[in-house]
Amino acid sequence: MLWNTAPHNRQKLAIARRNKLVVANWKMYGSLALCRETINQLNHIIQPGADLIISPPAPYLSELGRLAQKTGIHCCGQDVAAQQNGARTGEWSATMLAELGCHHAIVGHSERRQHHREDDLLIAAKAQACIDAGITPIVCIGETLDERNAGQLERVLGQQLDALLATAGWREAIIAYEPVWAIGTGKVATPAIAQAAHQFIREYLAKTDADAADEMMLLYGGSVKADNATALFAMPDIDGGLIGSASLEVHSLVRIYQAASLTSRAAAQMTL
Ligand SMILES: O=C(CO)COP(=O)(O)O
Repeated sequence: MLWNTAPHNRQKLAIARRNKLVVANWKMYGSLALCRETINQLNHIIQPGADLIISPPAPYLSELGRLAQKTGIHCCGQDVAAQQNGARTGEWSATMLAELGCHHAIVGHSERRQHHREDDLLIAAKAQACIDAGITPIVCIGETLDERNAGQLERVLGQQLDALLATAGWREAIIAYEPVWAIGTGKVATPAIAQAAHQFIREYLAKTDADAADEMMLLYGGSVKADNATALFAMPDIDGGLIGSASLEVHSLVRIYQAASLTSRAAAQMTL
């Protein structure tokens, strides 16, 4: 059972090597009613090969974790402090998330980078704090439209990755590629554009450790919807999605999870 895993007793989610993964990032939306509805609608459709993680606002984590017990659905923090405790009003630590049964925390979301001025070094410290507490950081990286248009995509992603690569535990991370121009805009990256960025990320990591790069999960985020999820998840270096607004509509989240499940099965058949 994954709920109430002792923080220092590292027990990773049973995600097989590069299964598909859907992470629902509710941002500062949702309610206790949405926690109940989401678990009720999704708990019967979870299948091997595709995992589902819900990241509600922190006040709902405890209740969501309780509702999700034994369903195969897992909960996740939207952020975490770089320290395990301290006089830091308004923050919470990875140790605390682990105590609640969370196995993951999102770090470095572009909204944290923008509104809270989080930089690559702080984000790397948060990622390492997660790993130290036995949970997996989902580290968000991505370029702005100006950076992309100026031909800076690879420089920006490389710089963001360098900070993570400097941590002892980077191989334990999940990376979410979220182009800032696609977040909340309805302007999804085409599967080809997203795949090219994911391939760049995997090849960049492979320069340090090819085996680790091959195994790491890379998620795409930015205007993923039910009708574009299958094409994105079918790309060879896209291992799933980090879903914002569409994850607040339960029927959309169901369809996005089904897209992950379908593409995971298709990929498994191709490797047989
Ligand atoms: O920021 C995101 C997920 O973390 C993406 O948000 P949207 O899916 O609403 O574009």
